[in-house]
Amino acid sequence: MDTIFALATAPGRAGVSVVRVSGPRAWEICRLLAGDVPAPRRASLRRLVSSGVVIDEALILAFSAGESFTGEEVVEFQTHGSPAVVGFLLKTLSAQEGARVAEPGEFTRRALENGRLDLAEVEGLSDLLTAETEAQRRQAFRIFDGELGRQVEIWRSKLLRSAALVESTIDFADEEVPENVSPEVESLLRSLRNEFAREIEGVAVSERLRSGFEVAIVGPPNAGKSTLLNRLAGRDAAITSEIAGTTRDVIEVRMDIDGLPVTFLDTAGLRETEDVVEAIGVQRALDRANQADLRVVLGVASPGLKLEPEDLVLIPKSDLLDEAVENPISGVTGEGVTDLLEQISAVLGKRVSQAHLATHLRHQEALQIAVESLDHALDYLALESGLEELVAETIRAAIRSVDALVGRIGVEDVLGEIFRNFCIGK
Ligand SMILES: Nc1nc2c(ncn2[C@@H]2O[C@H](COP(=O)(O)OP(=O)(O)OP(=O)(O)O)[C@@H](O)[C@H]2O)c(=O)[nH]1
Ligand SMILES: [K+]
Ligand SMILES: [Mg+2]
Repeated sequence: MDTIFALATAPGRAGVSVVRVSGPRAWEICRLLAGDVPAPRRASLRRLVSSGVVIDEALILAFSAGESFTGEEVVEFQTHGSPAVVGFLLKTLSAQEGARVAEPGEFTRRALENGRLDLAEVEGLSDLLTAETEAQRRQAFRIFDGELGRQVEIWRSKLLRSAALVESTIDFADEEVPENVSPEVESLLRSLRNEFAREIEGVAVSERLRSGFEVAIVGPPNAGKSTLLNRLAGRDAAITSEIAGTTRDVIEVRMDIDGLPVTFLDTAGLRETEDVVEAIGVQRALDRANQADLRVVLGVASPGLKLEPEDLVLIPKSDLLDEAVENPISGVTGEGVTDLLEQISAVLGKRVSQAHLATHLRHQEALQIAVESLDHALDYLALESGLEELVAETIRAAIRSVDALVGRIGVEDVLGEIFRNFCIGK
């Protein structure tokens, strides 16, 4: 096993940089550079020396194998955050026998292999490292914190109990008439099946929370869509003009609304048009708006638009109106903008608040297979006698799917996908 090392903090100038070393030679390398290995988990100041030349004065944190992030011997060097210091230290480390630069995510991969993290926790960690908003951080941390793993244990034990109940009738079939366990098994399986189905439903929102919710601004030409987008963005993101049909491409502006990642889409004004290019823009507008998580309609909706009850319909250019209206909006004066943001936050926040544990498509797929297995098991169970073996077997298939959530099996297949987003040093 190689000893791996990498800069764990962002490259470039900084107050402090952390270089992490993990593997069988980590402590030995620390001894060579610093003279000794400080007591584990105690920050200690040392001079790092390379062939008689002082690299830097650094804080050292040592972790013993079994008590580190990776599960291996780990040493972290906290040096002054200069490219020259870090460069010299990395060069010195790469000259050490058995040591090499870590691949992206390799520390975490070792943590997974050594059972320090389960697969879902690794996904949570990946999400945590890329979280930009508060709601994303919260979701990521729950998963990183092992909530899914704990739930899997509960599901697992209920499934095992059902399987054991069914199997008990197989074992005793010849001797005595076993008590009818079907009602208990059926109720256990049915409630689990419904729980899995609810989790599956929640995945779409979790995926959206990770990638960002899309809110499309739509309406007829010249309704003031681009002006509103610019007001929301606080900058001139889109061209505005008094010419109807100004916007053709979909223009995206990413924002943080009360911790929710939201991408506003400014779209072409919706109308019948002879202009070929504008017509393409209108089609794009409809496609993107219909796929968006929420639509903000300025004025009237056009026929091709699929409106949902939660969509927000506003009266544009309210500053030009003589009398007060309901739901006014003006990109010029800013009237209604605060209300609009509050409403968006309320609608999307409500979707997110129904916190689920299954948060990735991978979880959805595993749970989908579990649901199908349980449906089969329930079918066999309903057929009364003789099929106990099949019932037990399908319950075991469900257990395997649930186990896959935390990576008890089939880990290799999904590792590439999960580690794709990791950076070097993690
Ligand atoms: N008084 C007033 N004028 C506005 C408002 N919003 C936009 N305008 C004006 O209306 C015209 C059209 O604005 P845009 O923002 O380009 O409208 P749009 O909906 O993006 O138009 P298209 O991209 O062509 O579909 C411009 O002259 C804007 O200055 C508003 O709230 N009040
Ligand atoms: K316009
Ligand atoms: Mg526009």
